[in-house]
Amino acid sequence: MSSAETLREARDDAHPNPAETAPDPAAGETAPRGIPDATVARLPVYLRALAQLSAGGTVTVSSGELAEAAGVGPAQLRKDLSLLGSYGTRGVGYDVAHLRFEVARALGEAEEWPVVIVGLGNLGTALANYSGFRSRGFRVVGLVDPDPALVGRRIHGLAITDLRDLEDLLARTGAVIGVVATPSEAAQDVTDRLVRRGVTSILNFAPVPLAVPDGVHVRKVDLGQELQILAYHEHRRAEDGGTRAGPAAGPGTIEPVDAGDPNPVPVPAGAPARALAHSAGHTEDED
Ligand SMILES: NC(=O)c1ccc[n+]([C@@H]2O[C@H](COP(=O)([O-])OP(=O)(O)OC[C@H]3O[C@@H](n4cnc5c(N)ncnc54)[C@H](O)[C@@H]3O)[C@@H](O)[C@H]2O)c1
Repeated sequence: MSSAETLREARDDAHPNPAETAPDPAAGETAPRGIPDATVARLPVYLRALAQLSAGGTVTVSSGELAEAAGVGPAQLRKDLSLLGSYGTRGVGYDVAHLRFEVARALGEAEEWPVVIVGLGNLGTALANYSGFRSRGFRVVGLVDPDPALVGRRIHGLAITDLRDLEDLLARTGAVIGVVATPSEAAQDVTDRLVRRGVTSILNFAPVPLAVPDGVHVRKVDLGQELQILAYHEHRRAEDGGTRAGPAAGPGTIEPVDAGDPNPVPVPAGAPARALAHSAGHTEDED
């Protein structure tokens, strides 16, 4: 049977009401996750179409375009994808890399979120060596750095890729989460490149704010900020107990946190002046 016939048959088996999004037992056999078999039969076709779009550099796709590429009706496609929990964004469409991962996961081909780490210095290497990601459903599929001394080196069997090949790596792996562990001056450029190729979630360690389009999530990690918070509690404890727990000389002038930082560290009232002054000049060296 040709794939067009398979699709037509699958379409005939599907729910009569395209607006309906909940799995319908009356539609016949259902896969273990509650997706009707007729939909499951179409998923490989969607996956193939998405892989082609991704290889061609398409980042977002409308339901109409994807439906055409897959040879199904747009309403059918929307209904199928809604069963996976993917609804797309009005006026934007579907994120190709993310949807590709969702469809692959529904088919049991991808059980973990693919993550790429950019910047394999002290921090990136430590993250790449961390074995705890996998047990939480993340798989590091790419390590990227421009340093020729690092390119080709392996961490847990995964070779470090040259930054020049970032786009190829993203197309090949379908990574949707990017970890930015580059020097701050490189972070925005790296982020732009990640986002252009379908990465929709960024974990940013570089001490700079990142500009990203709507729909892309950025989480900033700042270990210095965490230490400041601990220092604040130490200070409070010392005040309550009447003894100083740390080296700070007591409350003083509180310096504003880095004026250029649009995600400023909340300054706890009464925090030790020294700790805060340190944070105000937050630089890479201090990390
Ligand atoms: N948020 C935190 O808590 C925290 C903690 C430690 C470090 N940091 C920050 O993380 C970043 C990395 O720190 P580190 O100690 O690993 O630095 P590092 O100098 O050891 O490593 C930086 C790596 O980035 C690579 N690099 C340079 N330009 C690049 C580019 N354009 N694209 C990709 N990679 C590039 C370098 O080759 C190097 O391997 C820095 O921005 C640092 O300030 C943040």
